[in-house]
Amino acid sequence: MSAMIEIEHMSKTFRLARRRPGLLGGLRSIINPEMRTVQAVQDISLRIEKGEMIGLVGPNGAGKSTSIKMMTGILMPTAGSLRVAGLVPIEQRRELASRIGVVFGQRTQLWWDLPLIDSLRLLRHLYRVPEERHRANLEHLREMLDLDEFIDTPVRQLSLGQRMRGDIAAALLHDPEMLYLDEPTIGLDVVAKARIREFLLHLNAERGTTVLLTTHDMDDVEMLCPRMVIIDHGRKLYDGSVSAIRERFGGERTLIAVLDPSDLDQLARRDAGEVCLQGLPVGVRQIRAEGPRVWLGFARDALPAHELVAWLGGRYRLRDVTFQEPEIEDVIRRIYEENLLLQDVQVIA
Ligand SMILES: Nc1ncnc2c1ncn2[C@@H]1O[C@H](COP(=O)(O)OP(=O)(O)OP(=O)(O)O)[C@@H](O)[C@H]1O
Repeated sequence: MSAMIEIEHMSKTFRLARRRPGLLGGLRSIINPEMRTVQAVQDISLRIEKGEMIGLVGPNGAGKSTSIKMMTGILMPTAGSLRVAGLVPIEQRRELASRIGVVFGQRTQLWWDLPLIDSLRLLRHLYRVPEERHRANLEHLREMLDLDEFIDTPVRQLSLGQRMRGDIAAALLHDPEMLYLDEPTIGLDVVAKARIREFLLHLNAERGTTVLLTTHDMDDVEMLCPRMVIIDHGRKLYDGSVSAIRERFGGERTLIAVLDPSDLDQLARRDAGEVCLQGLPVGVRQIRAEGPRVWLGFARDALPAHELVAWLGGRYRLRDVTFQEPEIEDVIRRIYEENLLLQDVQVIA
């Protein structure tokens, strides 16, 4: 495999003037500024192969946008080195621009007052795309992103989801090998999110475009990204698969058993009248019960799921059994809260 992005020990520090309170303080801050530094990105190393689809996840202020800005040549790293498509972003910004596409969910590169189609045509000149290639790409993107129903509408009148589809088309008109998406599904409804995700999967599978997206929506990551990088306070906390992180930090799984109603009379009851399963295997606890439905929590390494089902089946007549994995949001929150560090987790890169 060959690398699309190679980052080694990349850091970014911002120096800011600390503002003193009050009018006099404000004046003193101008004459004699007291500086403070913000370490936005700290010693991040990362290699992304061509054709990968990778999610960059982290709480507000973690350093995601700063990292993307360095990868696109907008910001210069304070330390470390990086190459994107073999280029040094800050030094070869113009050349890089023809090889990458960038979409910021909160901003648009489309002209606000023009119909979408005009922006998409103007961008041909900005990116210097040959006419024939532009025509073919535009036709393909119109179809894939279903742009025709609103392509003649001024951008300011588009819904957020329509605007995002327009922005994604705009970022892809010049056939970039690499697409960065900063919060591509922010503020979108379920249908609009699904549409964007479907398109990105198609783009990655059909054209082999490398995709790096930042998101707060873990569904984006679960549905799109085999690999996820978590950063917090500018540092890389985790680099691996979503399933591995669930295995490692997922805590309890839940089994929901539906008992045969005729068995209920013979079971012990809790104060609230809930049925109470007694003598549960070690590592299994009853979370709650509602009529014949009982929720059991069990540690992943306490016993295999099939053994718990067999244990229940040997004592009760089971009508149904389902499992619930812990929500990935909860798992990630735990990692932030407990500040679990990279050396504690399984790393694949
Ligand atoms: N131009 C700047 N000048 C000074 N500080 C900055 C600048 N840009 C970012 N920062 C600081 O760097 C840190 C990382 O910010 P960044 O925008 O990269 O986070 P983020 O992970 O993208 O957050 P969010 O999810 O809220 O967008 C924050 O503390 C932020 O205040």
